Amino acid sequence: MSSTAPTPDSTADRIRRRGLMLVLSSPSGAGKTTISRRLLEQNPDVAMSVSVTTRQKRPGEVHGRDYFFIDPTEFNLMVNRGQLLEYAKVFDNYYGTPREAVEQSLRGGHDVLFDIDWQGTQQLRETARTDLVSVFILPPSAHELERRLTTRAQDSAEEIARRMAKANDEMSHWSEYDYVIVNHDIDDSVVAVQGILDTERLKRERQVGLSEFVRGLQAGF
Ligand SMILES: Nc1nc2c(ncn2[C@@H]2O[C@H](COP(=O)(O)OP(=O)(O)O)[C@@H](O)[C@H]2O)c(=O)[nH]1
Ligand SMILES: Nc1ncnc2c1ncn2[C@@H]1O[C@H](COP(=O)(O)OP(=O)(O)O)[C@@H](O)[C@H]1O
Repeated sequence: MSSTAPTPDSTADRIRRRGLMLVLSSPSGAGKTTISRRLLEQNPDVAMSVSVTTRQKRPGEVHGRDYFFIDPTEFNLMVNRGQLLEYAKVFDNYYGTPREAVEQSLRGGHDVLFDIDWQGTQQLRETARTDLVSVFILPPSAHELERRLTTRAQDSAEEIARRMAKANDEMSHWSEYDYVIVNHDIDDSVVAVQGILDTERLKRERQVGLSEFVRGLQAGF
């Protein structure tokens, strides 16, 4: 095949599609960040929504990749200017989704991945229900959740205890989500989320170029 010939999945061949918003939520330590990173590696066309937060940067975290670390004054300014699509207070810190980057990705037909809590998911559900696909990640057990938080080794013992204490509260929202995955094996969980993404992309109402495609198809008969 010559290098200019369209490949089966070239952009020119694809039916125009509306981007979707894929939300992953879970109690802290259940595996959202790990699953998100793997999904982004496998799907270079998916954009990660990088949140702003007032919490302290952890060792290894990068400003602009993991979060935009800002102070409470800046956060308030963004809220007042309507620059956040949603925001919430979690573990005494504020977290929010910058609006502009998300809207730009969706306009460009890109899917956007979110690692946000149940409060943020509720807000997105109210404002963007048809674009939203929500997945809740559960840990296999309380013991395993604590083990993961401890082996991640990024929070103090006190912070881990606080996250464990909040886990029940976060988990009580599992039934508000479209899909629920118990994260036993990381590879299986990534395959499961990838399956959700692939299937949701095929939803008729998201393939906004379908009518045009079928008209062209029919004209050939
Ligand atoms: N509503 C909302 N929640 C967020 C946002 N960014 C992160 N979170 C949530 O805030 C919680 C704490 O995140 P983080 O401090 O990174 O801790 P981790 O979940 O233990 O890695 C998690 O439940 C995240 O999903 C956001 O922009 N909006
Ligand atoms: N299925 C899994 N089995 C074992 N360890 C896991 C699994 N998924 C994630 N982890 C580990 O658990 C810790 C917490 O995962 P992370 O993705 O940071 O969670 P979250 O973003 O939900 O807080 C990390 O050290 C990660 O490597």
